[in-house]
Amino acid sequence: MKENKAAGKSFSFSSCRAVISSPAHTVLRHHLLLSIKLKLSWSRCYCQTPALLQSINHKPPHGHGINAQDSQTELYISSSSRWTELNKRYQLSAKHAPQTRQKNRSFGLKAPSFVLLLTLRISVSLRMSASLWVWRLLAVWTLLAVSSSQRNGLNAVDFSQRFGNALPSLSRPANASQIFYGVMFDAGSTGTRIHVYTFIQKEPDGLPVLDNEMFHSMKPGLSAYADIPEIAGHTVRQLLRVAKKTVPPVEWKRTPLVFRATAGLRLLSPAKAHALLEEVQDVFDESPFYVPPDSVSIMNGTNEGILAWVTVNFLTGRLNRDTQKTVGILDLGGGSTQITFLPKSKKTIESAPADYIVRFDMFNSTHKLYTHSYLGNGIKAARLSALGALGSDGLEKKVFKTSCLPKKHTGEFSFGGFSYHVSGVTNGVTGFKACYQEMLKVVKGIINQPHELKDSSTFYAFSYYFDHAVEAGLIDESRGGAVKIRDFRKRAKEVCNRPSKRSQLNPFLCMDLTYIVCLLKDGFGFKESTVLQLTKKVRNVETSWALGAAIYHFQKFRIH
Ligand SMILES: Nc1nc2c(ncn2[C@@H]2O[C@H](COP(=O)(O)OP(=O)(O)O)[C@@H](O)[C@H]2O)c(=O)[nH]1
Repeated sequence: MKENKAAGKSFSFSSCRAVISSPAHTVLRHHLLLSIKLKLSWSRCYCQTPALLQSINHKPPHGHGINAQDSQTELYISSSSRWTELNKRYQLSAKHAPQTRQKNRSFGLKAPSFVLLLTLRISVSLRMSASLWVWRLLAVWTLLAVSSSQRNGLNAVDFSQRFGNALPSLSRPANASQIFYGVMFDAGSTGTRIHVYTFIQKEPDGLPVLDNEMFHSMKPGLSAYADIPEIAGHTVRQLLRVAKKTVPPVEWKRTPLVFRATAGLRLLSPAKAHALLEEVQDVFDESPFYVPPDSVSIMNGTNEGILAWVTVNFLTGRLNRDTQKTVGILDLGGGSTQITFLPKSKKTIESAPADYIVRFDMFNSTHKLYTHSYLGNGIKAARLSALGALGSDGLEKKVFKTSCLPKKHTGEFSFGGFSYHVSGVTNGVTGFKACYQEMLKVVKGIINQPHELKDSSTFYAFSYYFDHAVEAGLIDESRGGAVKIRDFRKRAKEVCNRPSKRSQLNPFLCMDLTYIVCLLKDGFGFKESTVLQLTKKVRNVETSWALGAAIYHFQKFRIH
């Protein structure tokens, strides 16, 4: 009891949100068995894990070089070896690890847990019968959890509510389920990322529950190594360390590694792209994981758009049989941009180019999705296009001028392994209007306008839409938020016409914000009043096509 008391002093409820997310019996088991039968000191270490994991999920700052020591990975490794240490110390079986990693979620049930702990303390101090208290606590917990989850609305992650019987609930103990892992590499034009997913499958035919995601990224993208492909292998090998630390060794042989490249490699010559893919394949082949056929490839733009749509609708609990309630997605990468949504009007389907309407089979029914990926319309490729530098290898001394940069600005801009000299127009017109005309050339006649976007519709926007909204001060990085296209326009105008400290930090901010407005309004044809949900993570999981690709891999939904 002495030890419990000492531990209790430093016990923090806020750092224990993870435990709170557990279902009643798991909480009871942890609090009773761990806090009393084991040691509260173990429970303290356990409660620190979510905070560690949260910091690991935080993306590294820009500009990581290939030789830069990857601090995020190091942090992860240290938290993971802490696991190993804890496992050894308390002889916890391997099944505890995934259970505990699941705890990096915040389910928002703070009050019930507080009462639970308080009651537990009282019970322990009054030396009451444990089994009697288990039943009493269960009743208290159930009442409070119900009211709390109602208060918290979507914060409570129980996908089964939304998937009906097709999806097992997290509220059963993890050890009664089949836990499996999937490793997805996203080789984008501006960076390479690894996503290590932990899933729980309880019913053979149901969709799995996503239990946890480990994420890490490295910059620049692999296309920067087009002439030194060995470095691509080195990058992937580095990132694989995250998978080795996350997936228990006993699971390696059946955990698939999948690598998908997007615009960066699509824009390279086939020979250069092939050399990079071969390096990656070699690293995969020498790894201890399962390497399925076709595990390393360039993904087509259609799948990129649809799988991002799957991710967002899965994470927001909308991927159920009533697909009419799904939301559309807008993804803005460095090299390409994607739009995907479920059309509600026949006119949209009839007036769209034939290859923009794609059939998607899920739950034994076929849905028609509008989707397209515009290669060369990512934000960095659009800069090059507007500057007239697309296709130039950047080695020349040529200076590319634009009215979107401050008049006296001279500098360099790098993309895809090339550097370009850029400057403002010293004697010409600068500012929002002039810049808008330049950016218009990048979208006019290129972007198709789906008929129904003129009416209001819900779209989630991420990647550079999110990053630039943060940079422009339109949203908070940790919370994201809803922004009208009009707000983007107003801020673009301010940044372009009244250069401030913000534009000194990023001289391209005027150009990028103007491009976003231009793409949304004159490109896709959205009204200025359209509200976009800007998001980077949903329930602590990255919003990108990668989760959709993992689900697709396991479920074999059909895209045709
Ligand atoms: N947070 C987060 N951002 C991502 C992820 N994947 C891509 N991005 C963002 O997407 C943008 C560039 O995407 P990228 O894949 O390089 O471009 P693409 O090759 O043209 O699709 C950057 O803003 C990235 O930070 C992800 O998994 N998580």
